[in-house]
Amino acid sequence: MKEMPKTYIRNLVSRWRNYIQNEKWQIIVRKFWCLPNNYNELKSIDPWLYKTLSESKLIILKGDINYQKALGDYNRNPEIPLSIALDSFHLTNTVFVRILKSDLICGLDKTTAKKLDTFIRNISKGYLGIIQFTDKPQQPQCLLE
Ligand SMILES: O=P(O)(O)OC[C@@]1(O)O[C@H](CO)[C@@H](O)[C@@H]1O
Repeated sequence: MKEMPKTYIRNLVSRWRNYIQNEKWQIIVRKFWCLPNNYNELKSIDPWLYKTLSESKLIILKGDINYQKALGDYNRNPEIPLSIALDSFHLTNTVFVRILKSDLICGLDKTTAKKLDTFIRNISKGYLGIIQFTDKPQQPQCLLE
């Protein structure tokens, strides 16, 4: 982002502000975000939030801790697709914006996953950032119709 021309950033920020003002984007303040529970417990702890997120077109989650909670804090094989690692928290299209502070990560291709040892050495320094997207899971098809 440092390399990007400032006007580009300014335009981007103003577009995002408009999304919030026009309620295209909504920031949801909820007690659940600060609880120690993983996101697979969301449905039972805060059914309203679960329903609201499920009905959204896109969820944008920021921060390393949210990534950890969404993956159930399991350090899985980094090549496992994010959609599978998310398990019961894959409610809709989801974007994670994160500076890595923990070594858990999924959804990497083979080549990137092989470089993981080098990455991990840099994690605690906060040098690595990642934006990951996973699209809405397919509805199960009814085969009996
Ligand atoms: O990227 P940031 O905003 O500096 O930190 C994000 C964050 O989720 O990462 C840490 C957990 O790994 C938390 O202490 C913190 O809230």
